[in-house]
Amino acid sequence: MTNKIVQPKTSIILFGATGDLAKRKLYPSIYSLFLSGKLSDNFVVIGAARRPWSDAELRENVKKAIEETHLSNERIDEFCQHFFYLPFDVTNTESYLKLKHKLEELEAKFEIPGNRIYYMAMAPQFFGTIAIQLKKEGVTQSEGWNRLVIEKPFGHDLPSAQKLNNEIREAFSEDQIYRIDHYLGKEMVQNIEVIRFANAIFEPLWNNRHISNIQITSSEVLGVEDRGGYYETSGALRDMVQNHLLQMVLLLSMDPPIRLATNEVRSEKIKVLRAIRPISTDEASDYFIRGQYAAGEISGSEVPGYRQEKNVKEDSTTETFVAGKLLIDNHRWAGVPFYVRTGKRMAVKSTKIVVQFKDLPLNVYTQKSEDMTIHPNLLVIHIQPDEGITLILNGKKVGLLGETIPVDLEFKNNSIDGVNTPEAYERLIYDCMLGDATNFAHWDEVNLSWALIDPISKAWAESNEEIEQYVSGTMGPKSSEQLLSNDGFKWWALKDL
Ligand SMILES: NC(=O)C1=CN([C@@H]2O[C@H](COP(=O)(O)OP(=O)(O)OC[C@H]3O[C@@H](n4cnc5c(N)ncnc54)[C@H](OP(=O)(O)O)[C@@H]3O)[C@@H](O)[C@H]2O)C=CC1
Ligand SMILES: O=C1O[C@H](COP(=O)(O)O)[C@@H](O)[C@H](O)[C@H]1O
Repeated sequence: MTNKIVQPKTSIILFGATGDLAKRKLYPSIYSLFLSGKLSDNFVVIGAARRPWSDAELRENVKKAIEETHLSNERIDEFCQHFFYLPFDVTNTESYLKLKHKLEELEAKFEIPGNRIYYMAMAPQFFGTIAIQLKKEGVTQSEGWNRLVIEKPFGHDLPSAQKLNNEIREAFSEDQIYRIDHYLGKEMVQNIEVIRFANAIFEPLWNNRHISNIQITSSEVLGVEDRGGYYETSGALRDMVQNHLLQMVLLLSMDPPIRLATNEVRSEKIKVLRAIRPISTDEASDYFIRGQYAAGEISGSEVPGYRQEKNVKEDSTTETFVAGKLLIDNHRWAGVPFYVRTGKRMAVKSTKIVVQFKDLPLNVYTQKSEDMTIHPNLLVIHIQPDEGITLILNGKKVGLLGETIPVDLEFKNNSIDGVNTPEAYERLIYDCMLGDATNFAHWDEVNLSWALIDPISKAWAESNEEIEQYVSGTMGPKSSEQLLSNDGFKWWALKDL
């Protein structure tokens, strides 16, 4: 049986077409969709930004972006013929009227029935203005569907997220809004649900009777690069934990949805999010610790500390590393800590989930000899850069002594080394074209996640304590180890898994 690929006829209006995200992620992803046959001839991309580019200049830049990320440039000229540029100032009414006419003209030419994606690849302070103006100037009054894709960050804290949400909801309904969390587009993040809900061996064990703790690590080798200005207002907690890491916690902990429909999955995620134990400002340090990278060595080269980076204050207290413990107060998870950790300038670029199972109540092998240790069973989900699953069991060590040894059952996806993110965007853009919002964050998720995170940010903002430094190229500050050892656990070394 062959599945016919659906090719939605769509206009994509890309606000921020001259920017970094468009260049590094969006153009390569749209090109991949084109090459894989998911775009028909009936699509256009209108790039909007202030720079006075022409269509030819936009196309040159699109080409360049693709050449930097793709191995081939097959049919590139044909692809670029679908790109048009509109000099645009988001605060200027005239710009929206021009956009409306441009859309009508191009949709007639490319036979697109008014289906429009407005992609906000711009600084977040513009999101609300653009949404409101699109409606006010009648751009959203097309015959087809209109969808708004919102990049992160969705607010800076709960009040700012609520304000932004109110603004965009003036112009778009919740089911027209697609809040991007690119981790939800990653192959192995999407695989979490399959591993859990399509395997008879895991679901019966997926609870506090059999699991002792779950560890989620997303470590990066890169520093803040050119994003010091943004990062100073964000830090690792807002940049990674509030969204990507929490989303992974939800996928690992939610109950099985009654069916794989957007609202059913979202409702299970929201239910479990509501069960996460709130952490007050006073108790924040019992659950979350932070650190900041100091100078060090990575791959044999010296790298500067965070405070020496461009656009970073020399006495900055912004955290570049976070480790935390979340407890879920429901029947399934009571007593099982979910540990999360993320940071920049760490030893490896790696995102992994480790599900650690409980020890057997009685083990005849450890009984036999005091020297004998039994390794706990671990299920490792490799999100990136390698993609796959490892189940670590105990087997018999070859020989006469009847000793045990950890053995791995391993499955590896064939992934393209290190080029995970464009694929994530590719999936999410296509989902949006299809009207499937399952892998986007609903407002209730964003709302509850900020409510959880805000008291921790507040505790850190009010703290007079010096932020703990960690040497670049390590796995973070000492307090991160302490967080787990206090509970009798340790972070599993990523390189050994
Ligand atoms: N870059 C990344 O890796 C990631 C980015 N994001 C998010 O994506 C969004 C965009 O980020 P990024 O591409 O890095 O930002 P950039 O600063 O590189 O790009 C900003 C874009 O906005 C345009 N712009 C600025 N002001 C105006 C204006 N008044 N009217 C019209 N256009 C304007 C700029 O073009 P011009 O100067 O020509 O007007 C440019 O195209 C942000 O929300 C960011 O948080 C999210 C994840 C990763
Ligand atoms: O959203 C973000 O994610 C990246 C890490 O993404 P990954 O796909 O490479 O794991 C992070 O570098 C950035 O600071 C953050 O804004």
